[in-house]
Amino acid sequence: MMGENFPPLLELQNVSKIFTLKPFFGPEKRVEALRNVSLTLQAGRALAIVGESGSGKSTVGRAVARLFRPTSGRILFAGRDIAGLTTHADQMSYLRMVQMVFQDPFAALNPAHKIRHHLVRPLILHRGLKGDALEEATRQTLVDVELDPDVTLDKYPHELSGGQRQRVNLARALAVDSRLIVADEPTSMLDVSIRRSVLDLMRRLKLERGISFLYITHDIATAHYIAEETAVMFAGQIVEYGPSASVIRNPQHPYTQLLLSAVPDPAVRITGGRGEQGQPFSMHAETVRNSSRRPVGQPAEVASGHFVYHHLDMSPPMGDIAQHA
Ligand SMILES: Nc1ncnc2c1ncn2[C@@H]1O[C@H](COP(=O)(O)OP(=O)(O)OP(=O)(O)O)[C@@H](O)[C@H]1O
Repeated sequence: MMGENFPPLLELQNVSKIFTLKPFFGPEKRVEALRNVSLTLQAGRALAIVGESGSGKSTVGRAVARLFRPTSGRILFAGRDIAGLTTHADQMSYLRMVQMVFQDPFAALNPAHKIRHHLVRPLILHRGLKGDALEEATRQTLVDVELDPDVTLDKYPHELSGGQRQRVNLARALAVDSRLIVADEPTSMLDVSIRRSVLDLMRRLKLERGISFLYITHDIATAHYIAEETAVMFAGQIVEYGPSASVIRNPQHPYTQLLLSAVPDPAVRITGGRGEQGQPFSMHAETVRNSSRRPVGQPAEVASGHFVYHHLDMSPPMGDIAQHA
């Protein structure tokens, strides 16, 4: 999609994921979490995946992290289909190169262990360090995420702030020399005052260390801090994709316009409290959300690299629609 000459670091080709739920009572339910999602991320860049709760954005991240296999489609990392990583060595190597940073910075850290333990383990396991070299690398990893090793190394996770804990999670990804960090709502549990500094750190890691980020967020207004490109998802589908600035300043899909209309910053506010036909906002929102559930066709390029997906006219039956709500 981006027309660059070197192979992308990450490519999703028509990836679909159907979860089958087997309730104790009643019939089996199918949830189409992803529907033909195609995305491209070049090395050293960041792609934001933006959408409301249930849109499928975390499912993209978890599929990339190999937490499950897609139902159909392919995920390529540096040109190689990750479904083909069958040897232990290949899987370990992928786990090292692709790290996840989750919303809850506490959950990913073992409360029984000091910060030193969380960093030393990956450095031994993935880089084979020991002795002075191990100590030096451990300290440097904390410095790289703007934490003071003298103060931080011998603390337990609960002795750090949420922002500091998220920095430790990023440090663990650095410790193993990750090439891609899948950051799923990495700042949404942090105080508003420190969200920006964590995003700034991620941006710096991208620019200075060449680490790529898949930045998953419900907050379209933060996408452009870190991500050159933004993909907007709704009901398991990409509805708009392109350079973040273009998507934010010139949103083409009604759902993207709806997301932006909820952003409090007047600089990125696109519409007011009423829809195009002058309906009250909530009614307009429901109309947009309902029509956005329909399957999409081929994307149309509306500006350089900026694509909007138009919906096909054949709406799925209402029963299917409800599954994406
Ligand atoms: N393991 C699972 N089993 C069954 N359904 C799932 C599973 N994981 C996700 N889903 C469903 O897939 C859809 C997409 O979920 P996903 O978590 O990707 O959305 P999201 O946009 O990341 O939302 P949130 O921000 O709330 O996590 C939802 O309908 C969700 O209920």
